[in-house]
Parts: sequence; structure tokens; C-alpha cells
Amino acid sequence: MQEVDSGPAPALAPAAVSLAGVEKRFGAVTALAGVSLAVPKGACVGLVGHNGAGKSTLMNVLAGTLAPDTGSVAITGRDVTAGYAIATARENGVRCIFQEGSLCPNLTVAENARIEHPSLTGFSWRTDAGRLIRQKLDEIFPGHGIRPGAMVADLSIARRQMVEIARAFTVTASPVDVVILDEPTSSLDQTIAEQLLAHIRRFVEAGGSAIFISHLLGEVLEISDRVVVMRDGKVVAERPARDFDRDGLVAAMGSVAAAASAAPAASRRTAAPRVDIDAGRGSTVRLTAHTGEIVGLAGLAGHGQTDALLTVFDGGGAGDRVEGAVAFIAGDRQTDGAFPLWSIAENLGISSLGALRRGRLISTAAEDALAARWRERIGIRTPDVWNPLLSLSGGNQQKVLFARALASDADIILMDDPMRGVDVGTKQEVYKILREEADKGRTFLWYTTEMDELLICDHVYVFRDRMIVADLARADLTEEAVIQASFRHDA
Ligand SMILES: Nc1ncnc2c1ncn2[C@@H]1O[C@H](COP(=O)(O)OP(=O)(O)OP(=O)(O)O)[C@@H](O)[C@H]1O
Repeated sequence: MQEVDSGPAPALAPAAVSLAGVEKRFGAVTALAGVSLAVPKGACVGLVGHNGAGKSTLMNVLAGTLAPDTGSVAITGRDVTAGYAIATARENGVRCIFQEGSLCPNLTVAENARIEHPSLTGFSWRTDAGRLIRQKLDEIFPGHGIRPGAMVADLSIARRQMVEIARAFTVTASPVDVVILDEPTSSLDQTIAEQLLAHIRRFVEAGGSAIFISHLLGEVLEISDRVVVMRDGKVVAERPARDFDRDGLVAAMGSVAAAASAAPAASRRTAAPRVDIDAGRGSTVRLTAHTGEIVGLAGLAGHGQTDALLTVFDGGGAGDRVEGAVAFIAGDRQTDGAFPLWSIAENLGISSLGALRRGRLISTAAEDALAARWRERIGIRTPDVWNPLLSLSGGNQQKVLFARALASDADIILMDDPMRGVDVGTKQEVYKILREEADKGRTFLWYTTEMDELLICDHVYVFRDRMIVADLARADLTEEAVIQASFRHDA
């Protein structure tokens, strides 16, 4: 059913930016099959859709980084299609915060800010750029703790994302009228994400326009005035946000509404744990995980969860125990784990080379069969598994990393918040697969920032200041309990 709900007209004044009849093909893939979209002045438009629906492609067209095959772009009613490019977009006040990040790692925060502001010249450009970015960081993320002189490579992913966001809102020569945010909160923890949402609201209330793409539907409903749903390169629904609820959005995206989370099996703690490590800095609680268990790691981002996973990956220290083969699924595929120039099939099979070997060589047929099986099982959207990994949408790349670990013969699977950027329908599939695999005897250690995901776990360790500060049994697991444990309560 491909119907577009009409809803009330978005605005009488010309839209801040609009697209009409935009089509874009990549070889055999039609990423955009005739999309029209108008973003009113002083409004935030939420954009949702399954992985590969065409959201990022649409944003790239608006940002001037991709030329459409057909269709037009207008800014405040003026057709700007001819020769539309990044510079035109910028001059007309359109800024984009890309999913993949665009900062230069070997430059400082201030130097990265200067790249977007060529008007900052003269001896003091570095100080001026530093001041500009610091002011914006202070405004959006009070208490951010980022120095303008810091090298971007030394910043955590969350801080890099904060700089990226702040930079998009800085103004010198050209205005900021329309800001496009493609999954901007995917590496931010909840407190920082809320600071960003509050800033976007202030920005639109002051007359700015925003396009907000996210797979966190609660976030989209909270921030948006209107929501646009895309499916297979088309807009299939568009309504005021208040006319949607979460299930309605999920249905419009073409997925089934979330079922109750998979039930855990009865206690599995009969035998000795498969993982038993000191989780760091004087934790009194050891981190243990048994055969068949899904163990959650919670707490604010950067409080030692990833390091605990890496300790297990390295086999633990003296007095620790890690029994069985281990696989790691990274949350940040740009720095860990993905081989962008390799094919999807090669990326998927790299942890299963033993099983794929025929004689002394890796069998292409076996690699092909493995990739085809997983393409089917978690819906990796591609016409050909031998296409490069980079031809996939962000969420589909993440699915490949996930499939790689599950296809391997690892007993222990470590997950470093890998489900961000994966659409709601696929998430439900993956949760089911996790439980099935745990029932077959695998052990999962899962760092996640999403409460829905913690609820799938058998028990959850909460980290604070690089220590385990709580071990919550499933029965005690509530959002409040996790939040309370995550924050220090100095009386
Ligand atoms: N450079 C490219 N080469 C080939 N195919 C591409 C390229 N960029 C995008 N595609 C394809 O276009 C389609 C739309 O991708 P797009 O990245 O726009 O999806 P998306 O809705 O942003 O997905 P996600 O939620 O996973 O980020 C996908 O099928 C993708 O594989």
C-alpha cells in the first residue's frame, strides 16, 4: 500500500527548501524513485524509513553532494537546480551533518571549524575559529569539556559528533537556515542527545528549518512538527507528527510493530561461567557470563563498557577466565571492523575462513552461499553480494558486521552498541536471532544505550566511572534503575 496521507498543507509561505520529482539511480539500484519533499520555514521535518529506503541519498541531494538524475531543488521558492552543488547549498543557508562524519582527524577542533568559514582570515584566524566553535559548543552542549585546540583524532566519537553538530550551526559569512541532521544522536548518550534536541527546537522556534533523520522513533516524534516516511525510494506517508504514534510509524515503514521482547530461558547459571573478569578499577563485582546468557552492559557512554568488552576480547588478565572463541561486533564501523573496499561477501566471510576453505583456497561458491544466506536472514538490501560494502546504506553495512560475527563459530559474541542505525523491523529480527543463538549455547555480552535492548538481556551490569556499580536482574530492570545507577549521587 503506497499511499501518501495528505494532512493539512505544510505552510502557505514558500518552503525553506523543497525537492520535486527527484530520482537517483546507482547502477541497478534505484535509491530515489521520484521524491517530492517540502520543508517549511520554522519547522522540523522528521524523516524515517527502513535501512536503504533512500533517506541519506535524499539528504545528499539537498546538501548538493549528489546530483539527482532528474527532479528539481528550490530554496524559498527559487529553482536552484542548475549547477546545484555543495557551495550553492551553503551560500543558501543549507547545512548538513552527515552520518559518517566529515571532520579531518589530523586537525584541531578550531582548524576544522575554519574549513567551513573561509572568511576567517588574518593572524588571528585560529583564535577566532576557536572562539566561534567554543561559543556554539557552549550554547548547544553546556559542560561539553572540548578544547578548541584538541586534535580531533584524540576525541571520542561522541565528542567528534558534538563538534560536527556545533560546526554546522556556526555562522560567519553565510546564514544557517536549513540544517539536515542524519542520525545525529547515534553516538551520543541520552543526556547529550537531549541537549541537541532542545537546541533544534530553539533553532526552529527562531525561524530555522531542520530535517531530522533517525531510527529512534520516539526521538523523531518528540522533535518533529511533521514526519515523512520513506520506503523503497519513495515517500509513502507524510503527516503532522501528532497524528502518528510509534506503531503507526512502524507500520508505515513496512515493518511489523515490535513484539514483546524475547523471553529469557530459565536460570543458566548451573555450570562455571564462560566469562569471568575483573571489570576494572576496583570493581567489587566481577563481570561474569554463562553459556546461553545474554548479558547487558549499561551506563553512560564512555564509562568503561567498551574497555570491558576489549578485555574479554583479549582473553582477560591474570585471574580472569574467558573460555571459547570470541567475536567482536563494533558500533563504529568506520574505525573498527569494516573493509570498505572489499565486497559485502568478503566482509561477511572474513571470520569464517576455516569453514569457507576448500583445500588451500577460499571457495568463492561457499562465500557466495554464506552471504546469500545472511542476506536473506537479516535482509541486507543489495542486488549483488559481490558489490562493495560501501554501496550499502549505513544500516545495511552494520548488518553485515553483525552477520559476520554470527556466521563465525565464536562461542562468545561481544557487541559494542552495534544496533544503532539499524531500522526497527530488522532490530526485531536480530533480537529473535540473538535469543535463538543463546538458546543454542552462545554467550552474548552486549553494550547498548537502548532500554528496549537491555530488556532482552538476562541481567545487566551498569557501569559508572569505569566500574560496575550495579548488577540488575531481569526482574529489577527498569529505566529508572539503570539511570539511578548510572549517575553518582553525592549527597
Ligand atoms: N554510492 C552508492 N553506490 C551504490 N549504491 C548506493 C550508493 N549510495 C546509496 N546506494 C544505495 O541506495 C539505496 C539507498 O541508500 P541510502 O543510504 O539513501 O538509504 P538510507 O535510507 O539512508 O538507509 P540507512 O537507514 O541504512 O542509513 C540503498 O539501496 C543503497 O545501497
